[in-house]
Amino acid sequence: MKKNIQDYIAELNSAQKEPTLHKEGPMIVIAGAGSGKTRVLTYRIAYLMSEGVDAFNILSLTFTNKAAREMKGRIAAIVGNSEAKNLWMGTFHSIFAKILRIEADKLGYPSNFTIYDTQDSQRLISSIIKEKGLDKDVYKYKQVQSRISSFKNSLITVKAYYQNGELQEADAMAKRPRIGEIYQEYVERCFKAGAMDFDDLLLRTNELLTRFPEVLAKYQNRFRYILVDEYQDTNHSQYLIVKALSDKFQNICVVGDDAQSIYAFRGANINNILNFQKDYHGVKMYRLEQNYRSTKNIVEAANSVIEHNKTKLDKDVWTHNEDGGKIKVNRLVTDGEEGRYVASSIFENKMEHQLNNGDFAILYRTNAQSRAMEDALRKRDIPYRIYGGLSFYQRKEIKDVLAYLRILVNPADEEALKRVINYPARGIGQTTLEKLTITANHYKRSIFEVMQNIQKLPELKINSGTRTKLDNFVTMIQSFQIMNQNANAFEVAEHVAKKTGLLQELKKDGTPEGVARLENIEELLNGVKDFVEEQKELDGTTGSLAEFLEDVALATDLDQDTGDDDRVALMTIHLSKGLEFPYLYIVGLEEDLFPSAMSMNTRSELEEERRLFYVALTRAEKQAYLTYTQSRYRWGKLVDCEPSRFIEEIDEKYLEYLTPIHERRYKPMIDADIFGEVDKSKLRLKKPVSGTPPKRFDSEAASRKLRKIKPGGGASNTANNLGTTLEAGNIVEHIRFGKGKVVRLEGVGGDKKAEILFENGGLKKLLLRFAKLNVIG
Ligand SMILES: Nc1ncnc2c1ncn2[C@@H]1O[C@H](COP(=O)(O)OP(=O)(O)OP(=O)(O)O)[C@@H](O)[C@H]1O
Ligand SMILES: [Mg+2]
Repeated sequence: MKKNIQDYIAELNSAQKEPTLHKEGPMIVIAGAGSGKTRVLTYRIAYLMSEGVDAFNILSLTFTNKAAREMKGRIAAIVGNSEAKNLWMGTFHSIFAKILRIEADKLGYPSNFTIYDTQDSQRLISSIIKEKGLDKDVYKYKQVQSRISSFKNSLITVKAYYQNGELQEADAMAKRPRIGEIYQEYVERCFKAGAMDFDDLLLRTNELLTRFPEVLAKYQNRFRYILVDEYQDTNHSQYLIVKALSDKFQNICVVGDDAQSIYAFRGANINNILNFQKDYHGVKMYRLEQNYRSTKNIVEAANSVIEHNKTKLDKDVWTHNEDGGKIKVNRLVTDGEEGRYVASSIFENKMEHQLNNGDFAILYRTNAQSRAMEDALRKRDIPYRIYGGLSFYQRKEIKDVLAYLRILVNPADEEALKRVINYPARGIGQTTLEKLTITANHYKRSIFEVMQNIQKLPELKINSGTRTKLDNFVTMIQSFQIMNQNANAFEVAEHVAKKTGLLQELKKDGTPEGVARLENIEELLNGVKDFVEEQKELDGTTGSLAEFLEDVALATDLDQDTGDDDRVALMTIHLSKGLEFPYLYIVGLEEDLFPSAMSMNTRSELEEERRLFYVALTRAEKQAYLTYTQSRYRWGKLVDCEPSRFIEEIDEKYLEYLTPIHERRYKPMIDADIFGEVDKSKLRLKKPVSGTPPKRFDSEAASRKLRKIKPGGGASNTANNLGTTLEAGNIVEHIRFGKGKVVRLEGVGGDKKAEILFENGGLKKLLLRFAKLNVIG
């Protein structure tokens, strides 16, 4: 028998039922991880609909589009697909891009505006820096881009920037007094190109809602119920949009966890959640305490870590779930070994508990850490999938095809045009492009318009040969546009890939990389085809190319997960928010890596790192593993590592050390002046938990020792004549593995090997010819 809404509500505990059934007026659910916030939000929407609220009147904002799709799927299962289809559900960016398309003309934008991704923005900023003759080592384009982005997220327009002495002074102090100028030029160029960057999608929405009261009224009336998941990570711009839209009916429901606010570095403002009660009138606050996701050990371990944060709301999180295994902590020598350990542990768990690859996730602080994990998983033939990093749509060949599609939809798109005007090579050189750009800027027109009117612009001084090439390009794009009026998105995309010569170019290449790129383009075309089919099923249309491009521009990496293949998930902790995995490995738990060296200057930065660790640990359902290494290559140098303070902050009773934790020395980073009052007990170094702590291995000293040894013999204990002197029982020191005892020797001459048991627990067989060993006893 089909379940109805009452059956679903009956599955909730009483604390969850209340917010789910809340009628009118502002409400907030503040609760710890895994307590059912997202579930409450989902059921609440279904409940509202079952009470007769029209799906058209509900707006729901999520952290990823994938989360939105999943939620919609669940709601559809309860209320039926035809009803659920009309819900507006998605990320802030995707929802407001939709609204901006409808209202674009009010802001002077075409409705087919392009969305610039971060790479497009950075390229444009980089050209502006160059055009202005600024020093690119001072004006680093990535830093300038993130500065401009932070202005936009705080709604500081160019005009506001110029009225703000403090900001200008800060930039002048940072030796970048011309930031304002770059900002202004960047905004003008985006506007001229009919392009909005990610931040514009929020900034322009705010502009729309403040400048046009009738537009505000229209959407206020439409969205009578507004629901926001992960509210703790909204930024100022998002906050204002939600505030404006909910102002009339005040039916605003937000859920979040201040302990999981992890995007301050991108402008998220934890105060949005802390001040919610002040911002609205008569707010009803709900709290959930029971965690359904994780074992007792995990829940309590996570609680014991977050306790160390000062800025937080008090919460009780507990669970009825079983105790589960203790959290396993392991120390490895290098990141290579760390990868091998994780891979073999996954393998063993799979065998022992009959699990799927999809039951496992590996989380890390930085993308670069994925490589060691990948290598080890590949060697073990364990399928995996990396989220984040270079996503499919960021690949060069894909961006090339998309650039052509973008131009045909919006010929003013400057970044797309620059990308492919001479790719594949058609003899349009850099000088020509520069002339076109200067003229376009002068007339405040797009480059494409200049190209269309070249015969009227003799001052351009472009020779007739080049002019023909430019004309051919314009004609080609126009022919695509004509085709686009009748054919569906797939037909157009396929035609473009062929006619532009992109496919030929890659076929000509013939290298394995070329073949892989060709396959990627094929995959992209498959994607367009799927989109066309899906659209047909949804609303009978075939979906326009413009719609497809918007989907792509706003696709986050998680969105490509179709969930139909069974793989271990690898991702940064930031990306793992809201997700859950039965078996979880958090790797690289070392001081300076996690917490990151860049986030330890103030208490608030350190607290954000701790929240990040809390997010990581609370993704685990059944079993969590924490690993750290003794040395790791960072910026090309092998550095000594110390275990992260976060391991130590977990109450010991929830941990099982697979290797004894080695002595740690915190850097003197806890500064009373910065942090205010300091809890001295937190500064105390804890004793190692079990076993004798191995002496910290000083690789510098060891290599100094080794350097003293002349090659080709000399000292009796060198690596070079070890074969003759070394015997079982000797104590040796290795530059990376530390101290160890020779267990036995085997082989003769150049093949002679020593089996050594190192203090850190590893048993290794080393070929003496190559082993950098120092005999010390
Ligand atoms: N009453 C319940 N009965 C059974 N399972 C539940 C119940 N409430 C929530 N769950 C399950 O517990 C898990 C965590 O729920 P959910 O993801 O909604 O928590 P959350 O508070 O949103 O977590 P996070 O803070 O990590 O986003 C999910 O698998 C969910 O289906
Ligand atoms: Mg959630």
